[in-house]
Amino acid sequence: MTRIPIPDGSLYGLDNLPYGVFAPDGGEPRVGVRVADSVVDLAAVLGDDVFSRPSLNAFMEQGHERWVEVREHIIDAVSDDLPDGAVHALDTVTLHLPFEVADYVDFYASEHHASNLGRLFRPDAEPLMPNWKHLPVGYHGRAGTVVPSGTGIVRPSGQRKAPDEAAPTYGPCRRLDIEAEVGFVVGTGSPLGAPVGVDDFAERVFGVVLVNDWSARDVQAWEYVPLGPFLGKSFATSVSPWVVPLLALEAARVPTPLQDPEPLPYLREKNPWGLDLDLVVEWNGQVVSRPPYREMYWSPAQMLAHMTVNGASSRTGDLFASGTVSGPEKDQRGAFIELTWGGKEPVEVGGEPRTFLEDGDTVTISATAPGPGGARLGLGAVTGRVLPAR
Ligand SMILES: O=C(O)/C=C/C(=O)CC(=O)CC(=O)O
Ligand SMILES: [Ca+2]
Ligand SMILES: [Mg+2]
Repeated sequence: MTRIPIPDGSLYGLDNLPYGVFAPDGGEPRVGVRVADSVVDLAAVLGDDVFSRPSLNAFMEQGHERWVEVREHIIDAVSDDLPDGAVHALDTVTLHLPFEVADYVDFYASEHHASNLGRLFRPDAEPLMPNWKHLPVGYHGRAGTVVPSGTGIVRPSGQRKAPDEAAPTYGPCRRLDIEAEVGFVVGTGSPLGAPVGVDDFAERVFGVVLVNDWSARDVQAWEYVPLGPFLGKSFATSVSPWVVPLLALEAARVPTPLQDPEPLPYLREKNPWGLDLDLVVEWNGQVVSRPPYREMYWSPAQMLAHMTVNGASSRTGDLFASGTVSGPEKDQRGAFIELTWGGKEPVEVGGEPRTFLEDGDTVTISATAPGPGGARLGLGAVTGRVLPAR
């Protein structure tokens, strides 16, 4: 039997307990929970087959009451001795995509980011479109290209046309970028025709991941009018391996910024809340930005209510991401197009002036949150390295 040592100040103590899918050396992928630097095999400890599957979906589908119950069981089990075979050192396992992505939606919920991109993409217009403060703007992405952290990102190719070029050309993206985002994973879905109320969010949403919505800015700028992002963003979206349950993030709730004008009734929460997550963006190991999630204008509950207000159904495993997290300060911007102001103001990375991503670059986004009683919780990290175009 083993007792997992949890060092003081661990970001992955009993207050956190994020879920993932891991494969032990030579074994099949199954559901585990992270405790300090170990992974606990939940099927082995709780004896429920729902955890021997290679995704969290079947467990998430069991619903909120069961999530609460399992979390209590895990806390009990991990506070005691566990069978040796149920505990694996984190550095000996392979981490997989934690859930099967049903649908993928990406919002645009940061006022700072939306204003900056408006200025960069539409310099002659108002930075925010007239709809922006009335609804959380979003688009449907490509669920099949959501990949786990660590997957190499092949530089996409496509049509590019700079404003000063007469005609488009085909070739590798010249303005490859990141978007540091927070993703929300739907645990229990809702049927067609039945919108999810804005106050039902915590009942339906299972947890949170970190997202890098890789973006080909040159492809995007040429293709996106009038239907929105398409191939410029669908080539890969990376997610972190650990899904932090919403149940662990109660101490991280903060009121959203004041919304003016007041949104329509279906978007009015009793207590509008966002999350006090501190993101960190590292470019080739160097911190270049610290985006604060608490600055986000639209709350995650408003995103889910809006996403279903037309009667669209939602499903277990739906992923909806916040959109780029940017704060008011320059070193809080969550995309390099903003950080370098369209490539005109390079940042120094490894002693070199840099604008967009080069082949071989690695980007890692990590985050922490307040936990109960002054503790900090880790949300893990999402990382990816750029590979040359094929
Ligand atoms: O304003 C635009 O034309 C473009 C916006 C984006 O690229 C942002 C996006 O995909 C959503 C987000 O991550 O905030
Ligand atoms: Ca995005
Ligand atoms: Mg994408």
